Amino acid sequence: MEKIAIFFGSSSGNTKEVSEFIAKKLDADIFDIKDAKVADFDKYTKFILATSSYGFGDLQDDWFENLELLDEINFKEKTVALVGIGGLARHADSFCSALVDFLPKIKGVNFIGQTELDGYEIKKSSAFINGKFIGLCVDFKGDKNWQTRVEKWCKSVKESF
Ligand SMILES: Cc1cc2nc3c(=O)[nH]c(=O)nc-3n(C[C@H](O)[C@H](O)[C@H](O)COP(=O)(O)O)c2cc1C
Repeated sequence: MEKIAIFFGSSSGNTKEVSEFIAKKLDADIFDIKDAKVADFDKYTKFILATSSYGFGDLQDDWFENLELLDEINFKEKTVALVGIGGLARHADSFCSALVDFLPKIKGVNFIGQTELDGYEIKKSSAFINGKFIGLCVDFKGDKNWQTRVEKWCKSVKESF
């Protein structure tokens, strides 16, 4: 099976840790968006884009600075899943909201990996659309069972990739 590429942005290492965990489960290649080039994307047809949220649901800094890179990628007939890392305790009103910033960049892709709330009590999130998160959302610090959540998601997307 063709490999999946995970592109992540992470300020304090949490999204990196989750991305590495996913990479192990899905045997995926992994890239820090800080150093990523268009050529890195060009080798793949299956992608996971992972970011934490800062400010009030803004993209992690390295993603923010490199988001325009995605305009140069031909996502036609490619498959994409999103992963958001956030903090429910302090940010229940913008939980993983940054994920939504990816949507205009990946129009027309085979979009997979949407998830249920699955016990998370959010107040508001731009990443929660039509009763579902648009990707996997992880409360890294507040959810001691995050690995189980991520593992379950990996199993579910494996079929669709
Ligand atoms: C100043 C600040 C703002 C934050 N804003 C949000 C937010 O709007 N939504 C959210 O879900 N998490 C928010 N968080 C939590 C981070 O996304 C969370 O700590 C995450 O695990 C950081 O991951 P990283 O180390 O990969 O960057 C914020 C954290 C800080 C320090």
